[in-house]
Amino acid sequence: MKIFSAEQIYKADKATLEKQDISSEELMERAATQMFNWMHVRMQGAPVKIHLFCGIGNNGGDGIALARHLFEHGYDIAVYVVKYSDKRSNDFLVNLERLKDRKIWPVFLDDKSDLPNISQDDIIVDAVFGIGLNRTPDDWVTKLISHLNDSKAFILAVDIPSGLFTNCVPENLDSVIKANYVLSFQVPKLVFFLPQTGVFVEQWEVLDIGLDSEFLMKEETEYDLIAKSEVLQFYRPRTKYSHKGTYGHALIVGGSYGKIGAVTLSSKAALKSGSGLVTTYIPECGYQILQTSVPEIMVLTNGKTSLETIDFDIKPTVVGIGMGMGIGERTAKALTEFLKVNKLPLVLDADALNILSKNKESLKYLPEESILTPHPKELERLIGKWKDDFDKLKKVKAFSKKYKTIIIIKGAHTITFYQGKGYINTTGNPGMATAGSGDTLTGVITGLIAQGYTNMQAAIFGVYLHGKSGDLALEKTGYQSLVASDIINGLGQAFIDLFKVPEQVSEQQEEDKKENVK
Ligand SMILES: NC(=O)C1=CN([C@@H]2O[C@H](COP(=O)(O)OP(=O)(O)OC[C@H]3O[C@@H](n4cnc5c(N)ncnc54)[C@H](OP(=O)(O)O)[C@@H]3O)[C@@H](O)[C@H]2O)[C@H](O)CC1
Ligand SMILES: [K+]
Repeated sequence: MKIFSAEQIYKADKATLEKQDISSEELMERAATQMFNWMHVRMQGAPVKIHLFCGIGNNGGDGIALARHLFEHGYDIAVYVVKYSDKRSNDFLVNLERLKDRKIWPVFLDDKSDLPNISQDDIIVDAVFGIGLNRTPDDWVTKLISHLNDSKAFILAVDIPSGLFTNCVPENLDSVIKANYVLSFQVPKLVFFLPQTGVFVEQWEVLDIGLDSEFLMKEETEYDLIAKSEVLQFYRPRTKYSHKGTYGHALIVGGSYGKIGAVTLSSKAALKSGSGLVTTYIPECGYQILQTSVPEIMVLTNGKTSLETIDFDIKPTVVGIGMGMGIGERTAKALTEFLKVNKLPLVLDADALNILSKNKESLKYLPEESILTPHPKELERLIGKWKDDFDKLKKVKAFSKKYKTIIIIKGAHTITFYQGKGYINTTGNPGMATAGSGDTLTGVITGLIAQGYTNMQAAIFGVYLHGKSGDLALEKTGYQSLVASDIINGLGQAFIDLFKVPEQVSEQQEEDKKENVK
């Protein structure tokens, strides 16, 4: 799914109005109807107080139009207009008149108004600001927003939590609504997926308001959201007359005394993600550990307790390197020397990245499209400190462009970055914040490249599979007990899950939905 910027959404609006020959007010009516249906299906007329806080722009207009639908279906509503500006959007005014025609009089709030009473059992609809927010809200609006957050009532945000910008991190986080649920029109917003701003979005869902499909399809975006349908197109089925040679040979390089587990996990993950052969290149101290714990894997050794040279006479398809490798002088030199002569595709993790951070001139030896999988600290060593999430994205983009590398920013929503574009993953969970989880990811990606996926496909698909496997494992382990081995063991189910059809909405449910619109 594409993630549009605010400018692109306004462009999509314009294209839709022209193409479908409808007015902007009709588009607003679609948005309000969709939100009403969403609420009505869940609330079934429940006598819960619904407080609708509406701004004076189109986000506010959406809220006012929703209030009308709720009123007409007998819901107990209170409508507030937050007068943060003297301006009024046209569609807001049209809908305000329609509400007044039905004898509903909103409470107008300004800097002198008392804060309204809200019980924690009530529902708040947040339609104060939408994607048009362009400056920090005034203090009194911030106070109102904090008051709504403190009420403990369930907050349903219209399009985007009020106070969140679409393209930067707010200066004052008290001015942002903490939404329990966001109903976002047509496309999710980038800020839903970044650590500093994503915390304001507990859950989100996209409502289809019928924006022009041709525009949506053609418009190029800076970010894409990656879910099952996006990765399915990469999947390479196995053919009957194939053999293990068809699926490549992954070489996993790393390990040092006390850190053989890291390479063991990567090697096993490469095997379990489908690499035909896997060889692990480790210091001697790891030989028995590897051979005993993963008998399917071949082992080459060098150095006693850490790698001293990286030099092999096998012909692997791809090399995954760095896990548990250490950053000792000899190992660092071995890596640099290896990079100077290497022509194979590379996945670099952990200490390989730490060594490169200290010798940035060696980055020039990386083949194009090498994959770097840093965790936040490793990323900081590579690109320097960042001011906030947007600054981080900017720096990653510049780094990836300069060195022509694919960078995987690991996090709750891992982002794979290449050629100025970010691919945001949707699988995974906090249980995966555990030792060895990253080593496993490197193994999965290396294993996918071995069997013929392009580096970009392997990066995006690998991140997805790794997260999915963690999600499936979670069902058995819970968050605390999920360990990296569970992620490896769940990989098979993650592949199988690709072909599970999502539950279909029954015809009756569809009928009920239509009935509710009437
Ligand atoms: N295609 C769609 O997704 C549709 C979305 N809809 C809804 O429309 C909003 C966006 O509406 P818009 O009117 O553009 O913007 P807002 O409602 O967010 O803001 C209104 C104006 O408020 C001013 N502003 C911005 N920041 C502040 C501030 N801190 N304090 C005071 N005022 C502020 C700004 O105007 P200025 O001229 O004063 O700069 C805003 O324009 C979208 O989110 C959806 O909810 C449509 O209903 C259907 C199509
Ligand atoms: K909002």
